[in-house]
Amino acid sequence: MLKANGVTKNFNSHIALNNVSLSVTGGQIYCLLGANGAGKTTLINHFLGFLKPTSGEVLVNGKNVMNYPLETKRDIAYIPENVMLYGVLTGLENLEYFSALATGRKKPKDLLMKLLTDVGLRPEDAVRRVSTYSKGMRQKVGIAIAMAKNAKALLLDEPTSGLDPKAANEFSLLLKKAAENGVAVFTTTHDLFHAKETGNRIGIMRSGSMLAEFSSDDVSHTDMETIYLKNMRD
Ligand SMILES: Nc1ncnc2c1ncn2[C@@H]1O[C@H](COP(=O)(O)OP(=O)(O)OP(=O)(O)O)[C@@H](O)[C@H]1O
Repeated sequence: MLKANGVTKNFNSHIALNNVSLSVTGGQIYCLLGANGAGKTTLINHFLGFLKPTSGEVLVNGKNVMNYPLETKRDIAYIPENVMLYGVLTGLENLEYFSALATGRKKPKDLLMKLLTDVGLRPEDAVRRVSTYSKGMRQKVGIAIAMAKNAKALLLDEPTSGLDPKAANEFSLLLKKAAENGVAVFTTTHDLFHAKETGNRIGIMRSGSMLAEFSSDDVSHTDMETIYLKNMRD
């Protein structure tokens, strides 16, 4: 569903991505780990079509993002660290607005309310102004927007940073639920524990290069920490 084939991205003389390849199939959760400046957001921006690779190609559902910008955008949903919503609108109104924007069609309110409760928002919270929401609640609305759009792939940039452990755990469960429904999930994180708990596939990136890739079932938490620290060492 999501594929990067030998992607290199140079910003003038700076190599932000160096021949990066990875793939995420429907039903899989891929967690990309890496220190600040590793190139994680740059890679996401390629999937979103915001950046053109210097070389290599980025595919969404088999289509090159550069050649099929509209079709590929239709298949994906992006959830940044801070989900941007209208604070003066309720969660339900935000979902109504953004899902109509994404699909060109207004969905019935009861269906939208069900989507919000499915992602764990209480009905009484769904009709409150978003300006009163916690970060975790805003992210739940972000996931509901992705579900309303019927996105085949979810891209998330450090979604659990700043969430308390309970909210982070709830969020992981939501990602797992999306994957169970066949969605390809690609998320960046600094949190080794979250990556091991949530992902099926884990990648470690440093200075634009993919240093290690493995299945989370093949490693313990301690192994993960060892592999990560070994790859982060100078
Ligand atoms: N538009 C740009 N112009 C020049 N350099 C850039 C640009 N975007 C990113 N970079 C550089 O590319 C490198 C990778 O940045 P990126 O934001 O992808 O890292 P990251 O892994 O997401 O880091 P963080 O964990 O801090 O979010 C950094 O050195 C950054 O300064």
